Order: sequence, then structure tokens, then C-alpha cells
Amino acid sequence: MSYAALPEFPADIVTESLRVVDYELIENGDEKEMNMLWEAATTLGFWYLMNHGLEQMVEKMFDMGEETLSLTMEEKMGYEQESPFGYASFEGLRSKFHAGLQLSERIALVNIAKDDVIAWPKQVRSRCVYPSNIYERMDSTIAPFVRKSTKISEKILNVFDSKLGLPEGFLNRLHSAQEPSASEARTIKVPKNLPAGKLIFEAHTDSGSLSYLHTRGLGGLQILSPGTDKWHYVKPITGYTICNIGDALTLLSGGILHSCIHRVLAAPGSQVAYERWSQMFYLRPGESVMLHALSDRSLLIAEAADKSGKPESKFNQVHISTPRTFRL
Ligand SMILES: O=C(O)CCC(=O)C(=O)O
Ligand SMILES: [Fe+2]
Repeated sequence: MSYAALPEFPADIVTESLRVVDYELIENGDEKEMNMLWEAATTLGFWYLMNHGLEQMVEKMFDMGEETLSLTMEEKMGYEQESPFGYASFEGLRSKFHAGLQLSERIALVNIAKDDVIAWPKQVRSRCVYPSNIYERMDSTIAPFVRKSTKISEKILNVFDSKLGLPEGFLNRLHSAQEPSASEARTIKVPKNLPAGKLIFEAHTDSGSLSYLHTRGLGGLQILSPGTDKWHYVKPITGYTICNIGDALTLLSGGILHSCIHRVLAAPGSQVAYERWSQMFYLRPGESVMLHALSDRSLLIAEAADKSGKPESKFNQVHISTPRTFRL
């Protein structure tokens, strides 16, 4: 179906207004735009990213997701995965979480590890084995999306280095492609016609460093508006990717970068009658990275970590970067 045929996000719902960051300007080192990114990352921790050039690549990722989920049950069973979060993939075929639900009622995930994409055509670091259609699409679909998402992340991390007073390239070294990490692409399908307001992903912060959400125009993401107990929708806007800071960057920055609580409901209004597809990319630190405030590298971070509390404060403790091991 063409996107134009999908109903618009309802006009009468309160939405959180996110800053819009122009990636092309960030790439060109535009001071004003870097300030805009910094403002967004240190306040709400969510922003829209435009002019990133990912649109066509995201489309192909959605095609890949549809193709993968339309494999036969037998094929899918053979490749059922565990992501680092313990989510079972595809339709959660082996997951208790989905027990009792019809296939048509299940949330489906297709996870592809960044390490597998970078190593391709070798499979040296493989965490998962994938159905053959995914390997067939590595060069045409998956590698371009993952590589471009990684490049965008590099530019964003460079801005954070300079604003945080870290040595140039420091954050990127903690996210080096030379080291295994839990970074991944995830395609998510939420079935159509769920009960209105049904909770899809409960309130959480993302555990990694940066998350990117590409939609086909269907809403459902809500963020807890800072300083309030109000949930506000984030409006999906064509061509705008929704980006957010995860807990790893919050820890490393001594709390300066803000990891915002969010959740996902079934798409609002008449949008609920359609399948909701999201294409995520999660950048996470290398697996050897110890997560704690980088106080010995930046005075700004040292001050922020001290301000945020006592010596036993979460920012001064060391957390290893495997996603399961820490929660802010
Ligand atoms: O699908 C979405 O809208 C966002 C999902 C999300 O919050 C996540 O994957 O961490
Ligand atoms: Fe999330």
C-alpha cells in the first residue's frame, strides 16, 4: 500500500514538540545546527532528524521486513532469534510473551546485528543466523542502511565530544566498528486492529547510546514530558526520523545528555486499522566499554557527575555495557 493511502495522524491529539535538526548542516559543521542538536539532546533527549538521505534505504528495510515475515512458519521457526533484550523475534514463535495470541495479533521483530553486517560476507562475529533472504539483501538493502546510520551517528557523537569537552573522536572510539557491540537494526511490525490505546512497549529508556525511529507515518510513540507525569505523543512527520539519547550516553556524560522515558501504544485514531511498521537503528557502545561518567576526560562531565549526587551516584559507578546489566 502507498503511504498516501494511510490515514493521517489525528489532528486533535496533544503532541510533544521536538526540535528539528538538519543533518546536512551538522555534516557541514554549522554552528547553529550543532547548538540545536545539543539543546535537544540535553533537554528532552528526543529530536527529529531531517535531510539524512536514508529514506530509500528505510523503504528497502521495510520490504525486507515484510519479506522475512511472510516466510513460511517452518522457515521462521528455524531462525527464531533472541535479541540481547530477550525479545524473541519474528512473531515471537517460541516466546511465552506471545503465548495464546494468534499470529495476526503478535508483534514481530526482525533484528540484524550491526557486527554481522560489517563483517559480511564473512560471518565471523555472528550472534544470529538469518534466513537466506536477509543474506541476499545484505549488499542491496541492509549494509547501506546500517553503514549510513553508523555514519550519521559518528557525526552526532563528534558534536557531543566537542560540546562535552572530550578529546576529538573520543566517543566514536567507544563505539568503534573494530569491536563487537550490541548495535543493531530492528524492523518492528505491530499488527492492525489492536484495541485502542493498547500498550505495545511499556515505559522504558533505551539502554544504548543513540536510537533512530523511522515510521511510515503511523503514530503510537509517547514520551513522558519532562517534569510532568503526562504522556505526550510524538507526531510522525514524513522525512523526519525520530532520534533519542539512550542510557549509555547519559551515564558517560554524567547526566548531561538526557535519556527520556517513552512507551509505545497502538496507533491512535483511525490509524489503528493498519499495520504499524517501525525501522529502528540502535547504536550501542563496544562490549568492553565500561559505562561511567567520563570525569577524568572532561571537567564539564566531572562537575555534572558530582552535582548529580553522592560518590555512590549512578554516574560514578561502573556499569558494563551489556544491555541487561544496567538500568538507570
Ligand atoms: O516503535 C516505536 O515507535 C519505538 C520503539 C522503541 O521505543 C524501541 O524500540 O526502543
Ligand atoms: Fe525505546
